[in-house]
Amino acid sequence: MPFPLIRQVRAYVVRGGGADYHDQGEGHWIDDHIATPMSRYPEYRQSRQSFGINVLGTLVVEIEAADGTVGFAVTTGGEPAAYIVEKHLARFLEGRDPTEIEKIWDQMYFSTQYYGRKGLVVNALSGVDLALWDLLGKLRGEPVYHLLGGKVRDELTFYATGARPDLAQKMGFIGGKMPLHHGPAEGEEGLRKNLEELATMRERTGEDFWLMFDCWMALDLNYATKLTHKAHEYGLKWIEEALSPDDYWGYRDLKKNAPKGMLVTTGEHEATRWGFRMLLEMECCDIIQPDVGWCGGMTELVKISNLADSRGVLCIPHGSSVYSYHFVVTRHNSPFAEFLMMAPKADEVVPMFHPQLIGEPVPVNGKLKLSDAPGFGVELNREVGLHRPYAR
Ligand SMILES: C[C@H](O)[C@H](O)[C@@H](O)[C@@H](O)C(=O)O
Ligand SMILES: [Mg+2]
Repeated sequence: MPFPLIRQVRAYVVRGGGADYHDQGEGHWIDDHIATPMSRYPEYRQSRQSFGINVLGTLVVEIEAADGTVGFAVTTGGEPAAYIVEKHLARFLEGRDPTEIEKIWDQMYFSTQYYGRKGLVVNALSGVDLALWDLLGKLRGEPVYHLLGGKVRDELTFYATGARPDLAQKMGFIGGKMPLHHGPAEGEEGLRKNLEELATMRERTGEDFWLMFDCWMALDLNYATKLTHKAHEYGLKWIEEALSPDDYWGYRDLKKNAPKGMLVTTGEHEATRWGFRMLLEMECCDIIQPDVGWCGGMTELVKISNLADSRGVLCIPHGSSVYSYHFVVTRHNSPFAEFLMMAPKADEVVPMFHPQLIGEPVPVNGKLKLSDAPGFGVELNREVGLHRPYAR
């Protein structure tokens, strides 16, 4: 039986948490002196919001079929992404068959290639692609993980990202990824403070709990190499996104020079099969971490993950709530998932994209069994103040 054609694509913007999870209030761990490439400017060192990490806001994409069924997704992108969706991408979906996911992706990507390829444009494209997968799941009455080939394990296992790995351990997570607080501009004193924080958490969590540093692109090769060797003493499991996403050569050398047994990871700000091919063929990392809301959507994440699988590299998507969970549960080379602790003190489990997703599942004791609800299994909270700036 043919599926109803796509009637309309709508793009909304929302402020305050949600998919733009850096858009938080005062006193949140996620905006407390975290090292970034901007940390070399003292005025931008304390707060990432001071240099605009939350400037975009959340993009909500809705795709409505002729029979009234609506698929939706959320990602980071805000008003400029809404413009791209309504003014450029919508033309490749409206009036089309929702099963033409590959052709629609190809037309969205190559029609924007002259100004896109990565970043905001591919965030917008990813949001449309995820909404299309949600619509298709709802039309078929199946969860997205069925459309991806089905579960390879009964439940998901999570590590937690946040300022309190010691509390994450008590909540049942398999590991804790800590934000790095001091970059090269703070010299040896900053390096010492970084290591002191790691030593404290190692002391509190014992020998076997995974501890990782997330460096959010803040370091240079020399500092990152030194940090890996000094952190090795405390059993650091991986060093994440130490360098600029464009410094493939630096990652190649960091991976070569890091202590044996320590993993080098990156990819959350990389996009498309071509970007990840570069990371893989230059042997930049041991784990790739694409964000499904930023790398090209589910259609592209499948291609990216297969490249990694062919080289024995794990694909552990950057935390993106249900959008990554439905993927991870279907892939052997994604044996665990990331959960971002969005409670301001990282002391309790709260939904990642709150308040935008109704029914958003969260790990219990570090584990999660996905329901078989259609699509991504969540509904849009229409009370969050949806604004459609480019309504047609
Ligand atoms: C904790 C990190 O600084 C980022 O805020 C986080 O979003 C990302 O890098 C992650 O891997 O979760
Ligand atoms: Mg990261």
